Amino acid sequence: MEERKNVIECRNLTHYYGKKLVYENLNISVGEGRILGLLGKNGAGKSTTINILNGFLAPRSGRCLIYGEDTQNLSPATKARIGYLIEGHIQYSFMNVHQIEKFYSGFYEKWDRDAYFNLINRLKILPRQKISTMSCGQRAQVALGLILAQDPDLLILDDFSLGLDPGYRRLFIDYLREYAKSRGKTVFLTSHIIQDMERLIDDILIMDYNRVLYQGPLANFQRDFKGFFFEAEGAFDLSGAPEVVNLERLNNHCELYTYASEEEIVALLQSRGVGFVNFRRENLTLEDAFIGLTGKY
Ligand SMILES: Nc1ncnc2c1ncn2[C@@H]1O[C@H](COP(=O)(O)OP(=O)(O)OP(=O)(O)O)[C@@H](O)[C@H]1O
Repeated sequence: MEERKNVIECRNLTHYYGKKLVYENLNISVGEGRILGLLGKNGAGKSTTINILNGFLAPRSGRCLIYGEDTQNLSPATKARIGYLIEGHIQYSFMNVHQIEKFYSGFYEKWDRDAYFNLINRLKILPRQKISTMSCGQRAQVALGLILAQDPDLLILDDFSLGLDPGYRRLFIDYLREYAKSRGKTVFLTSHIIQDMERLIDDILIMDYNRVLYQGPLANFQRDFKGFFFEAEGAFDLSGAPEVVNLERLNNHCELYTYASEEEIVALLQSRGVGFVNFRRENLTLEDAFIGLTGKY
């Protein structure tokens, strides 16, 4: 069987800021044509990873390869295959959408102006309106349009949904997925808006402080990670039980998060003498599962 090529391959990445550990021995791979979402709480290390990927930051140890080249030393040909969206930032915002398209097109060999204008034409803006006078969401769409027109093979999008309203986010996500899938693009992105990820990504990487909590196909995570809710009176102790990923308790209401089966959890509760009622498996949205896995705070 032919093995799918990895576009991004990070091996044993370790990073500290001074003495503060961000993570140790992090491994990430992103297969060609896949859309991977990196999710984590504030401060988990997402921007650090993006900065290592785009070569701004050298990891303390380990290596990060894109198309087989070290991100600290990418050749111009490989750089040209990568489009970065860093917080929707646009320079030259005194230009309007036509002027900026013309300006950028001069720098790129494979410029695809249709990809830009297909997106831009959906914005409710005046024909000659300057980018500086547009709303935050509109500016983010212009930044994205300029990246899509570059026709990169790999897109790296940092916190792309920052400040976008639900309508713009939906437009962006559906447009991006269709663009990436129809052209076989690889995408690495971060976002805090977890419910958006459900319709966009193929693979999920969930980071917590200093460690990876999950890495794999989104469908597998949604199939395997479960929440069992029940009511219980009095104190009980499930410490040391490997089945329990997280237990949240508020008065009698208990939420137990696990990769184990219902039978295994019922057997565990019984073996620990927990008197429980109203036991049920809860249907988890991706956001519920994320919070169940990472904890509420
Ligand atoms: N230049 C720096 N110097 C010192 N510590 C830093 C620096 N940059 C980031 N950190 C710390 O490293 C950790 C990871 O930060 P990072 O910005 O990568 O997190 P993040 O997951 O992107 O967070 P957020 O979701 O809030 O954007 C945080 O604890 C942060 O305080």
